Amino acid sequence: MEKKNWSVLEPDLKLFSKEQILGSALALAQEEQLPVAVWRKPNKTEINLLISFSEALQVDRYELQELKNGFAFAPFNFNQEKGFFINGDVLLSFDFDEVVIKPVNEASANTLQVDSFKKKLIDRIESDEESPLFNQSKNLAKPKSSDYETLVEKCVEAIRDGFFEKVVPARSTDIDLPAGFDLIKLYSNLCAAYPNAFISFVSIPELGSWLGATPEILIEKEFNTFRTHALAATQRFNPENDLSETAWTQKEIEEQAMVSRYIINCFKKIRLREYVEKGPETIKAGNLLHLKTSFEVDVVATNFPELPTVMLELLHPTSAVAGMPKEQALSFLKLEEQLDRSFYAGFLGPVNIEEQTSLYVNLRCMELAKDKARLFAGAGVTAHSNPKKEFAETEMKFNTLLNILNQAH
Ligand SMILES: C=C(O[C@@H]1C=C(C(=O)O)C=C[C@H]1O)C(=O)O
Repeated sequence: MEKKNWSVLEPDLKLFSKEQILGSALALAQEEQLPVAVWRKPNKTEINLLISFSEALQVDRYELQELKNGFAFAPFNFNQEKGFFINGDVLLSFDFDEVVIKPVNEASANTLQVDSFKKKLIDRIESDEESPLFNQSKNLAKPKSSDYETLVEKCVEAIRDGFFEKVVPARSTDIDLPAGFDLIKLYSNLCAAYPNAFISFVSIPELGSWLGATPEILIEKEFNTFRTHALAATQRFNPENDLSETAWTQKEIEEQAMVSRYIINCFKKIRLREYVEKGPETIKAGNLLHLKTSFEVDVVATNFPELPTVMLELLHPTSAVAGMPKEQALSFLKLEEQLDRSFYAGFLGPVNIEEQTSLYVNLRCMELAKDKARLFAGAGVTAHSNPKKEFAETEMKFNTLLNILNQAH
């Protein structure tokens, strides 16, 4: 068989804009009820769109070394609920004016399938038909009502009573999508506004559609390097202040230190001593600042190829989204939070794509439904939390998407 050079520019697609191609690929996936994921990694310009020609798989575990090339999408309650895996068939990548369409796995490529998809896509773009880019028939489940500040007060009481050290209560808010809502425009604006976030759109027919701009990596494996971060503590970014001179309160320092401690405890459990720790340092995520410590391990030098799979199981959900100790915080949330987190604070990302796996915590995200969207946000509560401040923090987190959404129509 003649080997195709997939990296050449697609001549048939040169006539169209990136937005037209992205929009038509999503419309096509929607019409044919195919699972699809779009992502742009932090500090990269390339946008990727992965389509599967079969239903998304439902999984209890992500065996990262064994999974094919695809995209993982797991709920917050991954221990009780199934995760999804979109087995990738076709990958479209967009980088500046270059568009490449290729099989996700070049070695076992079904060239006919890719060519037929490309043909359909070109027909779809040329037909210039308007059609929905995500499932519009889905309605949002009725939200449970709860008062966030009262919840935070309960959290503080439970901490003072010694039940746990930290807990991360969350809440949701429903909004009407603006008239003329344009998903592709919103996606591009998010990419432009948040260069160091992971910008994602995932649509799985039986599940729904989610959009997000998360600052938080859960685990990453790039060639031989395994990476994870402890991200926590939040304050508003002030352009007049130098990032390196940001002051943090004792409460914020402790809150982030607990996340780091949690990661180190996971390493201890598996007797891994050879890791490199850097930080904490202040990082900017959109309109917010957080504290971040990063951890790196060489999986070859430590002879630990299954480390990403093992750490994924130990880490999720981290104390940045659940609390510490984890089990106590989780049982409290189950009882008191009155929120179906669904895929919020779950994890998502490409698996084994070009020898890299990058799973992010699904934060600063929303579920899209017919004319509406549900946004989610939480805040880390410790013994020194102030309910009004934690409420304001969740509002600031909603604004990561809302500020851009209000421009994109
Ligand atoms: C829980 C969220 O964010 C997490 C909690 C943070 C905090 O408590 O300060 C900061 C960053 C994230 O790790 C969210 O965005 O909903």
